[in-house]
Amino acid sequence: MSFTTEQIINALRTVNDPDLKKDLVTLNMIRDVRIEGMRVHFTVVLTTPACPLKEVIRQMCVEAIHKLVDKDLQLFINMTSEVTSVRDTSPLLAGVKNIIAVGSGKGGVGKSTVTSNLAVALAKQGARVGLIDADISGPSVPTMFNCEHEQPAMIAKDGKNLIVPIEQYGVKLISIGFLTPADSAVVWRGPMASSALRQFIGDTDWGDLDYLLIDLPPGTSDIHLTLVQTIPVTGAVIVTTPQKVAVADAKKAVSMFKQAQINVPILGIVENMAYFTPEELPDNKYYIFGQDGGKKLAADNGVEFLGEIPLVQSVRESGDSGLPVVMKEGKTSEAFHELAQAVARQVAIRNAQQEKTKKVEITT
Ligand SMILES: Nc1ncnc2c1ncn2[C@@H]1O[C@H](COP(=O)(O)OP(=O)(O)OP(=O)(O)O)[C@@H](O)[C@H]1O
Repeated sequence: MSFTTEQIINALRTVNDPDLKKDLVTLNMIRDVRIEGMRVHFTVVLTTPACPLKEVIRQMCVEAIHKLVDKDLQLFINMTSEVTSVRDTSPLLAGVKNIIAVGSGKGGVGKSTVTSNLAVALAKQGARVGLIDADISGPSVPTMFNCEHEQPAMIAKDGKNLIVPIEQYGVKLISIGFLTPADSAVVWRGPMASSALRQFIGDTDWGDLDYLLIDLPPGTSDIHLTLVQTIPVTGAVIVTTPQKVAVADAKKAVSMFKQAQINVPILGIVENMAYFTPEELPDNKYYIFGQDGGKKLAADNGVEFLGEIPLVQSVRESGDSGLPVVMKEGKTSEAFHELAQAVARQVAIRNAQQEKTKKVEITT
């Protein structure tokens, strides 16, 4: 008995990606189908680097083919991944698939800590990742990545001088901290800070990236406006603690991204310092900032809750020593890895289901 690739593809048309709610063939996730007698080879291209649904999807493919084609076929399924993108074809950041803004309402809620660990976790999961420290007046990325004394090189490309990002822990980084002395008290006027951000976006040699994360200053500022006017942002992640005042400010950040003129999709809310847990008693949880504030904010605004990160001494120590906690083993590291999977998943869902974001046009 002989089989055709058509039969295999038709069977796979009945398998829906559980997140993206469309079938694998329509989503262009099935490639290179090859049949040799009773042996069938094909590749499934998943849309996130460490897809938690990998095994579920593989099993669904096996079941569909065995049920609809022949139960005795031997299947050789190569599971790989390719991050999706709905960017326009603008020459700015042409090789960058997704731009993710990380914001918070209130300062000090751990936005830079979360962004740094998220970037490293995504890179460790196999993605190509960049990080712009857009907190121009309070850059913390150089410290958190232990590269305070690095100075980026310049490179000439297509007649333009570009800044070469510093690479650390698999992440390409740029920060104003690399360009000004660490202890200099530079007071950045709004327009100067905005022009620094434009340089980080337009005059830096980012190359090809799956995710470029932007660590924004807290609140809403010129920088936020500059970002959305310079480049279409794939989506925003909002960091908050469960505390009432932090949640109230995070709500404003959500509203800012959601407002009609800006219209950046919210990928979800992260609750940092969700509870305190002593390192030696990891099962003890103390809700010192209140409980579930971030979860409730997500539910009230109809957006995804991406996960909770505990308040742990080692997170602070790792940040200060420049080795993000996600570089180590343990429960907190796992929490950041789960967060990275959740963010990648929301990017894939957003790309499959929503229109591309438009750059905000300046109106006077
Ligand atoms: N989950 C956590 N557990 C322990 N300490 C944390 C945690 N998250 C952040 N911190 C610590 O809290 C402090 C503030 O964190 P961070 O600088 O990341 O906040 P931020 O919101 O980016 O601040 P800013 O408003 O200045 O931009 C840092 O000392 C950091 O190490």
